[in-house]
Amino acid sequence: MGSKAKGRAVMEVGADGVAVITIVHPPVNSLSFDVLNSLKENFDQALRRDDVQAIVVTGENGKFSGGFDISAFGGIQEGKDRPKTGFVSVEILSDTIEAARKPSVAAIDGLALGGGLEVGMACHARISTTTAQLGLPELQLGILPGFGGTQRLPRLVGLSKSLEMMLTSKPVKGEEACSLGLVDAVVSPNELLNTARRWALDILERRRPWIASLYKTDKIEPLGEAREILKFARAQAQKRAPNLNHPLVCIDVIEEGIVSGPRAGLWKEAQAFEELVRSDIAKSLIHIFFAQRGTTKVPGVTDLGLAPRQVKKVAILGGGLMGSGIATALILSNYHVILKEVNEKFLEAGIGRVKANLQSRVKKGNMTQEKFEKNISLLKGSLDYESFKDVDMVIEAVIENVSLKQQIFADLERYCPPHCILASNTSTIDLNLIGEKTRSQDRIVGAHFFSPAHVMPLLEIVRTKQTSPQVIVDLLNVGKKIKKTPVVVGNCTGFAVNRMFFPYTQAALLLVERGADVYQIDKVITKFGMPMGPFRLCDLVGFGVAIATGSQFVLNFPKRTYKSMLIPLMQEDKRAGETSHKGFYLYNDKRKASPDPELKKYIEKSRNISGVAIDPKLVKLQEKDIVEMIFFPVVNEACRVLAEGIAVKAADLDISAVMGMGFPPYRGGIIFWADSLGSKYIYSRLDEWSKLYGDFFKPCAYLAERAAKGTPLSSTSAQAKSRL
Ligand SMILES: C[C@H](O)CC(=O)SCCNC(=O)CCNC(=O)[C@H](O)C(C)(C)COP(=O)(O)OP(=O)(O)OC[C@H]1O[C@@H](n2cnc3c(N)ncnc32)[C@H](O)[C@@H]1OP(=O)(O)O
Repeated sequence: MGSKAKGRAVMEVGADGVAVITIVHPPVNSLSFDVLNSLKENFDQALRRDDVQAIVVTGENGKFSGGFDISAFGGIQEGKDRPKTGFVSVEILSDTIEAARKPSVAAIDGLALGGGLEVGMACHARISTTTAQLGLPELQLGILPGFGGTQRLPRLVGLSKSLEMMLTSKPVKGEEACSLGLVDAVVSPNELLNTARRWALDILERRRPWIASLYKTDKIEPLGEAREILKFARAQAQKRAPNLNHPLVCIDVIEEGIVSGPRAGLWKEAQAFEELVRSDIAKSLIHIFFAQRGTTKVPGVTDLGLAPRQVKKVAILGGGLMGSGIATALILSNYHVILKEVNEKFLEAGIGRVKANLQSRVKKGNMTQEKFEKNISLLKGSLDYESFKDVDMVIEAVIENVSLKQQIFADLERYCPPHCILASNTSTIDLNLIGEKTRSQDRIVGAHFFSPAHVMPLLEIVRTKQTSPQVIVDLLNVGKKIKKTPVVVGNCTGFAVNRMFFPYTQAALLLVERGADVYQIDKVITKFGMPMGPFRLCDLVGFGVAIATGSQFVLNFPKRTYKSMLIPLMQEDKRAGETSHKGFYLYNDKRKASPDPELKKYIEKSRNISGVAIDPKLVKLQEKDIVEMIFFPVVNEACRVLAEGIAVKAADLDISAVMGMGFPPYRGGIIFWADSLGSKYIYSRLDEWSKLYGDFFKPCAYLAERAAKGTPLSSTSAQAKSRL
């Protein structure tokens, strides 16, 4: 094997006659073609050698395998690496490993995901540790298990459980895997290899069963029953993700194995895998996989060799919705938290919110009462700054008021130790303004959470020109510990997510004032894949927040904001969104939304104030046009965010859109999606609308430049870089 090989498998033969084949491909022992070829070579050798009687397969460094090498999908998609159909699933796993005359046992610690578990299932038995995670998460990447997983998992754990595991992409741990029949025994990590060796010899000597899982039948339901289960799974998959076809393809492949036998199933799986790998959905989801991991690589920050400092104790200012959510996220990850409020009443309410957040986990069975008690004991309330003298980080989460925040930061500078990170959860206000009255600019940073903070996965880390790289590295580490995906962005009004979000609602308001229908817009946007349309979202967020953040944008970007009075008019009439039971929709006590015919009168009034008329073209917009008129302004703003250097790379905006806005991941994020349509096309449409409907749609210079050259929006040419 050449020195440039991407991983390998190594074999060691013991005096007991057991060959241990170890997968070596850090960091997660993924299965590149080099690893797979080497695995086959080692197996062939082990089968030939007289001194080998049985085989154990394992992974280096306590990780069996994280599955097929996802970075190799690019080569397959481009047609560079295209092994012949069935090479891995039939030739290696079935005809070499499973059909061998010598028994093999998988010794699984750490991870056995995707192709990793599929290798394990081709062995004749599996031994795992309790902490090992075993699963087939391929659907998450827009593909299906392609190394026999669709055939072997149902035969090992039964149809219903295997469908659940594949459709949700969720792994199971060792103990559960054992009770399901996926593994044969659970042992401690230091007993793993020896148990597996003995097990392999026991199989050889017929003291343990020699099982080829592909041909097991005892767990598969009779055909009629199986078909009912599959029918139910199809209905559920369609309900959960109506725009996705690959879960249905996966179910068809499973069915083929049950109806026509596992060999037929294997071939159908191999063909379906080849097709799905090349689909736009897979390309988008694979892009999201790497983009998500790329957010923690920040040039000029994470490449300086800085180690994160330990953050043990965090103080939070403000126990409102955001502050209590942030406190919840932190105590869930074992941080000591001080929650500060201005009076007893607010403090009690704040602590009550944190308790309620945890209680809801207990009620759902996701947390034990014992863990609840342990977590809540980490939270202390405070009405003054006395206890701030040994905190490592403060997160300010009070209302969006510049002078209040300025005062708070001046106080923090006095009371907190000099190493303490001073973070603000502001969603719109310039951090330089917030820190104006201090001399601690190097430790001031934005920690912008999304509501509800203990649930939403994104954390926008906002740096000013003065924020030190050490502080960013520290916050990135806290983000990782509290299981958030952090995106590091530059300082400006609205940062990255809210700047992209703003035109989303504005475009919708512009359309409605010119005759488009509120409910049709929401329906089309939901069908596109957003969790809800712009109007339903405004109701959820509340008109107070919508107006407050809106006014920041009007103030800072007056030339390109669409100023509609529709929301303020409704608010004047005591319609404030879901909390007031009336907004763009009417809400019953169960928070179910229904359209409101009364809405017309507000729209007419705001149309008159804006001085615009109904445009017959906009009344009859096609679905595609609605999507484009709502999202192209978002793309336009994302381009500005890139051009200004607020985001370091386009992929960060893709993640921000997916995790902060709910943009469908299977469209790859906002810029990835835009590039799939082409910069020229987007430019021409925005240009056309700007002539008809004003500067709100005017394409920005970055977009115009890309369109003129026909280059993708994501590419960072020398010219674009120099503008950052
Ligand atoms: C034919 C087959 O059926 C098809 C398949 O097998 S498809 C692959 C199925 N496997 C998966 O989907 C697992 C994907 N990986 C994961 O879920 C997670 O990475 C994990 C649970 C393995 C580890 O998580 P965690 O410890 O948080 O580390 P994480 O940062 O995600 O990954 C560590 C590194 O390994 C890389 N990596 C993880 N899994 C990989 C894979 N299967 N292929 C290539 N690289 C992988 C990551 O990109 C990351 O690289 P980086 O350090 O350069 O950014």
